[in-house]
Amino acid sequence: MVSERDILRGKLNVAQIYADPKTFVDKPTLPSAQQVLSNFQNITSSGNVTEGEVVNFVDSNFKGEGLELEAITIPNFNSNPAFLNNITDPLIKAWSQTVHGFWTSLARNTNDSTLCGGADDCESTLIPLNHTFVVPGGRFREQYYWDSYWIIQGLIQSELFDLVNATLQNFMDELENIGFIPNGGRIYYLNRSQPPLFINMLHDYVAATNDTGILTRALPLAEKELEWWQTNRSVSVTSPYTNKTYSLTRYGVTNSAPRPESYLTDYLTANDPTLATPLTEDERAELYSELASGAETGWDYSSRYIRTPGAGGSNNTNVALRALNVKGTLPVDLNSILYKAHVSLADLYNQQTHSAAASTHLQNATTIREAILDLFWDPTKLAFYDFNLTSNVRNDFFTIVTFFPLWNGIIPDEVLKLI
Ligand SMILES: OC[C@H]1O[C@H](O[C@H]2O[C@H](CO)[C@@H](O)[C@H](O)[C@H]2O)[C@H](O)[C@@H](O)[C@@H]1O
Repeated sequence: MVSERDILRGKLNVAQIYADPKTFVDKPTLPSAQQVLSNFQNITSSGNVTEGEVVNFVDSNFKGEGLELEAITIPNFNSNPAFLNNITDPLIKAWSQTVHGFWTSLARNTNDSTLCGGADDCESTLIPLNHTFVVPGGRFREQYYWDSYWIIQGLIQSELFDLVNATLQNFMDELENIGFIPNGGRIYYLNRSQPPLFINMLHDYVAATNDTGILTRALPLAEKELEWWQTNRSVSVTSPYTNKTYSLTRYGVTNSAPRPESYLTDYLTANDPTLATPLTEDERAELYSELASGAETGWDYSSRYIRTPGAGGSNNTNVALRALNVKGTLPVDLNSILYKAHVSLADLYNQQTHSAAASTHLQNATTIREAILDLFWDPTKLAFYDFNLTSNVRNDFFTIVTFFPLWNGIIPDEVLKLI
């Protein structure tokens, strides 16, 4: 059902007041949402609205984007962590020092005093977080799931262990309160997650700090994370190569509308007036689901998920996007990440002398490893490829994902022989 809010968002996006559709959805309302809707009706009821009236309406009914988050000073920031002393090349050292300094402009706290609250209050898309976090920056004002993995690799090198802990605490709060880790810290991301790297972040943090105290809270939540992926994203597949049946994981989001933060781009992909064949309503809904699933992969968007890569050329990428097949693809990277998650979790359980739980996870890892080698590994081309559930064969699109199993410790015999 299309709500009044959807109509308002749609009309304001079509008016293109902001170049980036994310700007508008990141603005909290000034009065209550109900009041905003009624103010909108007042200016649109005559049927004729000028651009100036729309701009005035937005200015007087919405606050600035991003104001609920505040930049913070990182306590005891060490501008010369040990890793810098190991770099001998002066150019690389200067570059690394500069990159290390970026943390000071990317750390954020939720500004509690600006949050919307009770009845008749303003409304916001922000998911408030209790602990400090690091943002990707620019239009990405909030905490993101898989970006945090790469961020944590850097924070560990920079010896900013409290920030790593705080990031993990935020994810644990989300697992506890929401049931999974959403794509990012906005309510419009609540229909999807991102590459499930929480357990690997946790493992890296414990390895770097030996703070095993975190595990009392983290281990049950790590189980919850894996259960979410198993319940919501796993599929059963029988290998055309060995006839064995496995449970593997793919990205797949239930969604039938444009992504609010990319409203106009998604709408135009589905309704492109320059394309000869209009989509039916069901096809549009399915495309919106594929677009959101593509965002869940973290690779929004890559030819590896497109049935006819390159179709439409670079002049009109809508043709290729309409051929997205994310839900029909078993991704090498996702399943390699989950393999490593089981191995890492087993290691953490072993450190806590929970050997039964450790061996369950090692068993799960062994099963995923077998499936990865069966379905994704091409022994003649010596490379890993995604598996296409629609055509029931391995894809032949070579990308960097070929390295994911290797990075995560799955080395095929043919490669071992070459070493
Ligand atoms: O750096 C944050 C993320 O940025 C890209 O994706 C995000 O933007 C999309 C459009 O606004 C949104 O729909 C998606 O859900 C967001 O995650 C990037 O592709 C991601 O890899 C990255 O995590």
